[in-house]
Amino acid sequence: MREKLAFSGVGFSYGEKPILDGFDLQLSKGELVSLIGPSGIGKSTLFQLAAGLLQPDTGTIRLDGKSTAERLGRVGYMPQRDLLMPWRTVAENAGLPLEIQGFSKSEIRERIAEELPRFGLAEWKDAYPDELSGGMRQRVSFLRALMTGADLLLLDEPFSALDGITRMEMQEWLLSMWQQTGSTMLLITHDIDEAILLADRVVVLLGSPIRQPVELQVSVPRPRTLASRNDPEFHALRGEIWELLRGHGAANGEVSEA
Ligand SMILES: Nc1ncnc2c1ncn2[C@@H]1O[C@H](COP(=O)(O)OP(=O)(O)OP(=O)(O)O)[C@@H](O)[C@H]1O
Repeated sequence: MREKLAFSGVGFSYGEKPILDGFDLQLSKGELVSLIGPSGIGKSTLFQLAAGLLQPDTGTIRLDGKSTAERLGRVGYMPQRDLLMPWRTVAENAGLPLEIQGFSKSEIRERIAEELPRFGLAEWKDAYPDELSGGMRQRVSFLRALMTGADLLLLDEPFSALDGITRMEMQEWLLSMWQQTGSTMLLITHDIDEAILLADRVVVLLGSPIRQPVELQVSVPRPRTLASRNDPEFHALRGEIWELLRGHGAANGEVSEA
């Protein structure tokens, strides 16, 4: 499979505080990988490095095989909180990246109207964010990330603010979107079940600084549904990840075992 993103021997510190040291991570095109680790270990820092908002002190980060500092704008980012602009409608929020790329108002409306049905938002084109449920807002946020045209999406705990049922619906929805779009996705989560359910691989981040992550392949058959949680492999992985995280902050409730 073709390489999409690669960290090779990456070192990064905030002043005297080392976050990464000789860190390697590869993502193939079309892969969905979960990152899990204790709070404060450096997950968001890793995302900022991947997005080009920060540059490594040592080592290289390649995107599409090119070792370039110019990653900004080439990856889509979906934050924990949706950060939708309250004065813009659904179509105007989702269309923001197209506006920045210089598309005309009518082109944007047409393009967004085509996309809204598969996001379950066809009837909500002209609604404002405060008229939407949490799950709907996250779908608008996801559509906006896709509209950057980037086929690497960084999802930073995208469902953490949602209630349990909506969260489960959104997990199934995300899986179907991933299958339809073929995007490469890197997902931060604090929820062990979510990490396993969604991903091809779970990357467990440990240590200060983080050196080599522990990578666990998830071969639970796809398509996965919530019932996949009963799969014996799922169960074994859940135990393995929990053991890895135990004693690394997980005991403080920073990582949830479902
Ligand atoms: N701009 C900064 N300057 C100095 N230290 C920082 C900065 N940003 C983050 N840190 C520190 O670096 C460490 C890693 O932070 P980061 O936000 O990447 O962790 P995280 O794993 O995403 O945490 P959480 O799970 O709580 O969101 C933390 O100790 C944090 O206090």
